[in-house]
Amino acid sequence: MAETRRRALRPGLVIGLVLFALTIAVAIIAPPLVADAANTLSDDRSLPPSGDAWLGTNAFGQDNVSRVLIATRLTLIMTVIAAAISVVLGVVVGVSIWLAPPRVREWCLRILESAVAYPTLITALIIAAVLLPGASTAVIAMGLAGIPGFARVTANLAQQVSNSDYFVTARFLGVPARRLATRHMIPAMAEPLLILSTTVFATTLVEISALSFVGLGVQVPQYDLGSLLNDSLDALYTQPIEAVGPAIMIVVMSVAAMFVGDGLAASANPRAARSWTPRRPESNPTAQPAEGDTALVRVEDLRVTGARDGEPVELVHGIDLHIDRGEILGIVGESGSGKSLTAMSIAGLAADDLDVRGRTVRVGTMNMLGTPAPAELAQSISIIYQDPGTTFSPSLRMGGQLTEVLRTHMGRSRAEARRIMVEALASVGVTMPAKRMRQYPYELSGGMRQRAMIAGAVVTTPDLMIADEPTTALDVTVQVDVLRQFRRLRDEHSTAILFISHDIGVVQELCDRVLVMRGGEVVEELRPEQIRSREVTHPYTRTLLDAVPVLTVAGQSGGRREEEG
Ligand SMILES: Nc1ncnc2c1ncn2[C@@H]1O[C@H](COP(=O)(O)OP(=O)(O)OP(=O)(O)O)[C@@H](O)[C@H]1O
Repeated sequence: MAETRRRALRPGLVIGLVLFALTIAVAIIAPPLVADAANTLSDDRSLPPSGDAWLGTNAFGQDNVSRVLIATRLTLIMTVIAAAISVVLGVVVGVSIWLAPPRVREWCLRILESAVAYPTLITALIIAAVLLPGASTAVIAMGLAGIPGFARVTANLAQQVSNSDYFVTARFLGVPARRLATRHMIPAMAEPLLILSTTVFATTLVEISALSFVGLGVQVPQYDLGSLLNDSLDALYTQPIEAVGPAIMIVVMSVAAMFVGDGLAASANPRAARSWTPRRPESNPTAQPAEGDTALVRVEDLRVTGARDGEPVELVHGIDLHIDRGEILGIVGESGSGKSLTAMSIAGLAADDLDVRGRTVRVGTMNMLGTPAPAELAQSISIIYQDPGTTFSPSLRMGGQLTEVLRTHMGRSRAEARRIMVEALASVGVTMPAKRMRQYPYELSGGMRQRAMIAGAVVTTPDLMIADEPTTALDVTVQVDVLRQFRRLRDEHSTAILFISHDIGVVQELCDRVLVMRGGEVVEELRPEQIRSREVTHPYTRTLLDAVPVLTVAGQSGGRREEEG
């Protein structure tokens, strides 16, 4: 069952909404109440601020505060309509482009890019100059001028959605274009588009005021905040306070919109607005092993805290572990049990929004709670990540990325590094390794990328290799090759390996010791023979073992699958 995401009201969002509500209240209530003071000519000309007229009066004896309050209504209405034109038509154009045939789409995108390159205000000025100046002209000009920018952003978002599996499937199933747009595309983009709309509101407000300021917007007898600013120009040296009111109101309305936008973004991404700050790394980059401690990796009381809905939550609860040189330690456990967090904390690579603490987190003499020297780190620890799709930079060839550590930290020449890497790629079953080195990551299949990542990790002969579900993307025969590579690395170079897996079968074949994790804790430590003979004590480990598929040959029963090994 899907978990409902709690939308906490962030302080910024509350401030923005309150400011907006006040502005709307002013726009509704003020005009009938202060129309006389704002519009009636009187002899009290250019008065300084006083109890009756807080911002003084203008050259016609009209109260400046009252005029600002009245101008707020027209400014707000114009801005809302213009921003709505930009947003609605921008979304329609952006989505239509992605539903159009590829050639039409390419042309439209190029046209949009040219239009975006032209500043909105200049476009609006041209439109306003062609049409007769006035409030509706300003709205049309700003609304139309804002379309390309919003359409471009929408087209970018639509591109991401159109590449997603659910969209491709819907298209494949023949869902009509309009339904694709309204049911699949727009709802998927609604959140960022809503947030961006508040930015459009703020920029439209400033630019629409600018149009009136230069005389191409609202015309006398109407007035908006921009035209009030224009009026105040004449009295800038004699009555400068006249400019203060409209300026403040424009700032308040823009700030309200930005606060709402920021607040919506923070609510949409709870990690972005946490109410706590993770601890900074310790200053000491080294950690000396205690007397008689020969382990390569020593972890004592490791605790990792993350944020959920802005509140700190402990995710790893005081783990102790060690890995000797040349030892393969397995960690198994259900999804979300904290395996990756533990491994990444040991590598000093936990995400910035996590707080990692511990009595000791040491690899060799490196303090992984501090910031060890990058060269030492790169040579000592290799990591094989779970997802081969995001490990390599899409804009660089494989060769340059794979040989980086060899060249920059291990002093190998370019040619030497390439030769070593080609051999390593071949040894993990990468076909045509020299050619692969010249290719970009997207030209390789997922399995090939995973093998390349494994080759890159093995080739530096690290002290510690962390392999986070390294063989999940590989077929069974390649898994066997890869696991053989791991053993060879351990046997020939005494590399310690931290091997994370869901698959207790693979772990029992490869590892010297296995930790079972659940809910951020180690619940059991086992030797492989204990797993084979099912001498486990914790009920969770038993459930894990029972979950391993059983092969039943006709006429026989029992026998756990053995093909991994
Ligand atoms: N940066 C983060 N902020 C907050 N919570 C996080 C963060 N990273 C991970 N978590 C949470 O910590 C828990 C443990 O995550 P972890 O990635 O270690 O699980 P795992 O055991 O490796 O699972 P899997 O096998 O699915 O990769 C999960 O509930 C996850 O949602």
